[in-house]
Amino acid sequence: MITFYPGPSKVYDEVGQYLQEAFESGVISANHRSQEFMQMLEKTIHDLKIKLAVPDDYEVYFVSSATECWEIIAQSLIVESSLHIYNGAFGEKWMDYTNKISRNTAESPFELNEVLVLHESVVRKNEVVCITHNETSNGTKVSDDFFANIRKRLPNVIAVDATSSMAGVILPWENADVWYASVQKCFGLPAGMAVMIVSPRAIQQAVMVGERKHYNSLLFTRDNFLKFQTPYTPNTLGIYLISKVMQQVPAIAEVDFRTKERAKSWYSFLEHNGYQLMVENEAVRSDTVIAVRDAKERIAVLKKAAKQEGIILGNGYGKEKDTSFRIANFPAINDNEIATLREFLARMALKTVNE
Ligand SMILES: O=C(O)C(=O)[C@H](O)COP(=O)(O)O
Ligand SMILES: N[C@@H](CCC(=O)O)C(=O)O
Repeated sequence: MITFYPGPSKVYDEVGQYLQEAFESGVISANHRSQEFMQMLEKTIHDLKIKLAVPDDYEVYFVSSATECWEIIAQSLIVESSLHIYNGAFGEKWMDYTNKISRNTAESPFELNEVLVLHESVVRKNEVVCITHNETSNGTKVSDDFFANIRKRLPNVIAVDATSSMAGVILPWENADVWYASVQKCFGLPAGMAVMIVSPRAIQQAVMVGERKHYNSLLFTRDNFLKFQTPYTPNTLGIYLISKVMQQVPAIAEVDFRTKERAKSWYSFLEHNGYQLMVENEAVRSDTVIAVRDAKERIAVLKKAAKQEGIILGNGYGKEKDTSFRIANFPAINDNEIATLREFLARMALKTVNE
């Protein structure tokens, strides 16, 4: 089966070999407070920061999932309230989840085809501003200009869900304070871990909040990571695999270039073949998750026919669950796999025209 599901998604072809190597190396049996583990963690963070061009003064933690990052932010960074700027299911879910913890969230929804602009008046003092960089559910992205603008105009801590874009495209790290992603998307790894990247400003805010009540409190996590340890027994295999993948992949500038070229090519291919793109405004179309809209019956036919040919299309998610399918444009997917899906989609389009 070739999968284009946007998470869990296709893992890098080399992961099979890395799994074997992890077993043979013995590191996955090592205690997580041993020198062996600590050296691996230190090197992994170092390599990740280099490959993804993360600023030196930002810190990297590995946690269990993007969902856990929602919890960590709600517990450890919110002084009083958070503002959620979103246009889709995952951004909204983040707000709902946070609300259960902090009981004080504000929202600023925007439209699918809207280019996000900052309305300073909606942001309160001290409020953590929460934005989804790439909304996996509907295939939209927020522009780098927005992050530059918000950073210039607001002193607030800015938290960004980059679950389906980190390691796939260049991120404007300096223009936000907390970035997180789970590894089953653009990292091309099996699910079960997330990467959380925090700025000095976020750490300052965590110190001010001073929250240490939970096993995953940000300050407690940080104390451990400063020693290259983790608060709880970590996903050592996940760390081993991300370390291997970070050694393997080219620098993010090269990955970004390829992702964007492929995205452009996907969008023109789909339009050329008569598929209706979910996002009409080119400026906000995601580079990593492509959403296609159609009638419910036709979506079902396409997904079924694809499966019969060994291809998994991503289901729709949220409002357009049954009226869309999604194609992951993640770096681990290779050119042959893309060619196979294209050949299928072109044939299906022709079939519809002839019917
Ligand atoms: O695209 C997304 O966003 C997601 O699929 C999920 O929020 C991923 O979260 P976790 O499963 O890693 O908690
Ligand atoms: N994380 C999603 C799946 C990913 C997706 O479909 O975008 C879920 O909880 O169902």
